[in-house]
Amino acid sequence: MRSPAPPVCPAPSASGPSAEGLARLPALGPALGATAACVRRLGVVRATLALAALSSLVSVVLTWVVLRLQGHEQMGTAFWLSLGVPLPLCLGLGGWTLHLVAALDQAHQTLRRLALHDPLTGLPNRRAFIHRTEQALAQQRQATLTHEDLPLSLALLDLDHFKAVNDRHGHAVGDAVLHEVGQRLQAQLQGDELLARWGGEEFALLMPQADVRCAAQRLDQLRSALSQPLRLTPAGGPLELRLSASIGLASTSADAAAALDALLQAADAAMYQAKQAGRDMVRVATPPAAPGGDGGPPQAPQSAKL
Ligand SMILES: Nc1nc2c(ncn2[C@@H]2O[C@H](COP(=O)(O)OP(=O)(O)OP(=O)(O)O)[C@@H](O)[C@H]2O)c(=O)[nH]1
Repeated sequence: MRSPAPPVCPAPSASGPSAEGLARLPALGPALGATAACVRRLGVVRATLALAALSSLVSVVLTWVVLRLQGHEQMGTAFWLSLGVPLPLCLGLGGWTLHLVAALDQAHQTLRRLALHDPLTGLPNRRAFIHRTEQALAQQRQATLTHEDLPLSLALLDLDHFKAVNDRHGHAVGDAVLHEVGQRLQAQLQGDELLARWGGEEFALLMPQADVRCAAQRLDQLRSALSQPLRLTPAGGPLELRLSASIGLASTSADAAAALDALLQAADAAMYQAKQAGRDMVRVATPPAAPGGDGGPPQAPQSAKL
């Protein structure tokens, strides 16, 4: 008997809520809001400064012309005052304002980076992941209106026996391993996919536009990348580690769009089942068959090993 043909998964496009998504984040609290508004005014500040400098220049030239017309060969105090006072004042104030706005802009960027990234791995953090996933789900709901099929998958990856790494080699090595794992998984990403550190030794992966079969294929690729020996050179001497992860996958389609909480719960429960079933595997949260034959939002209790 012939086995079914493998699914043909299109390469994920970068058209969805990708890196731009982070740039479109709303202000995180009043402080960020104030600085963001200030940065938005940067264009107005620049234009005002340019106008002020131009008008100062025009006034200097006009004064010079008037004095020449009045037959003053020597430029008097009035001219030098008109040249000497407004122009440096305007440029000084303008430079100071620009400096202030640039400092606020930098503070805003730093706050944003801290608010949205995990300091250990440099990956987006849980907050950034949730925001992007909400965007992707909103896009999916939008697609439903135009009867487009826009699947979406997300997975939770939990490293296996990570406590043993810490216990055997120390917390610093554990930190280095988490950083390396983040880099390794990140290097595997395609298109719109987003990897985040979910917390502890757990990572989250968003695969917009991937149905369950394509997402499972991608996860197998990630799992095999993770299984390659990981070489570190800590102070105690070179180290080679082999790692694996238990992965829970939850998918939703446009006609059965699920809420983010439901998806996360389903992925988490499927990941827990992967742990219980022996680790180093992907478990899929399968949607229960609805009475009408339609799939509903994913639920974890029934899961399938890939
Ligand atoms: N080095 C380091 N360790 C961390 C960090 N966050 C969590 N951990 C450790 O990750 C380990 C997780 O342990 P467990 O929850 O028992 O999980 P596990 O040992 O991976 O076992 P299973 O998940 O059941 O396979 C604990 O030892 C935590 O201290 C971190 O940022 N750095």
